[in-house]
Amino acid sequence: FLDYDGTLSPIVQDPDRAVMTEEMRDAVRGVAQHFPTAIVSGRCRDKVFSFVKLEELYYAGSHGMDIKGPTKVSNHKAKADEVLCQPATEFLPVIQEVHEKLTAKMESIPGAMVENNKFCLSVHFRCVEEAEWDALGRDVKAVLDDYPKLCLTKGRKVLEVRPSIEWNKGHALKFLLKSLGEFLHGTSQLS
Ligand SMILES: O=P(O)(O)OC[C@H]1O[C@H](O[C@H]2O[C@H](CO)[C@@H](O)[C@H](O)[C@H]2O)[C@H](O)[C@@H](O)[C@@H]1O
Repeated sequence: FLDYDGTLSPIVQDPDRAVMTEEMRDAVRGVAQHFPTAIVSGRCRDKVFSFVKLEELYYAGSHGMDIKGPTKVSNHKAKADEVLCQPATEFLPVIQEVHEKLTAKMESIPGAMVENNKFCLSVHFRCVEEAEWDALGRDVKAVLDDYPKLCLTKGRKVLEVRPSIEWNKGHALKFLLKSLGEFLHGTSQLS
C-alpha cells in the first residue's frame, strides 16, 4: 500500500504538476510484479492513475472512497477487475455543489485553489500568503455550515472536505486485504 503525494512524488506547489519520475514508476512496476500493489490517496482516482500510469495496480482515490482493481490482469490478480467499492456515491451532487461554491469564494484569495477529488474536495493554501490563512479557513467553514453531512480535515497546506461517513483510508486497506485474501484463496464473492 503506497501513498502518492510526498511518497511516490515530491511535494510541489502546483498539485497538477506532482508527476512521478520514470525511475519511481519502474520501482513500483517491479514491486507489482511480485505483490498485489495499491496506491491509496486523497486525490481523485483518475488523477492518480494519470500520474502513475500503471494498469496492474489497485487504486483507492478520494481518501479510500473510490477503489478499483487493476485493468491489466497478471498472474496473482486473476479476478482483480471485480474489485470495486464506492461507499459515498450519494454525496456526488453535494460535492459538486460545494465545489462550485468554494471555487467562487476562493477567487478573492490570491494563490488559493480548489481541487475536485470526486468524492472529496481539497482547498489548497500552499501558495497563499500566511496572513490570509485564517480568513481562508473561516471562508471554507462558512460554506460548510450549510452542509452538516460534510466534514473538514487538514492536510499539508490543504483543507479537505469529505463526506461524514465511517470510511477512510484504513477502511480501504481492510477492504482490499479482504478482497485480496478472497481472490488468493479462490473464494471471491465480489462482483
Ligand atoms: O492523502 P494524500 O494522498 O496524502 O493526499 C493529500 C493531498 O495530496 C495532494 O496535495 C499535497 O500535494 C500537493 C502536490 O505536491 C501539494 O501542492 C499540496 O500542498 C499537498 O497538500 C493533493 O493535491 C490533495 O488533493 C490531497 O488532498
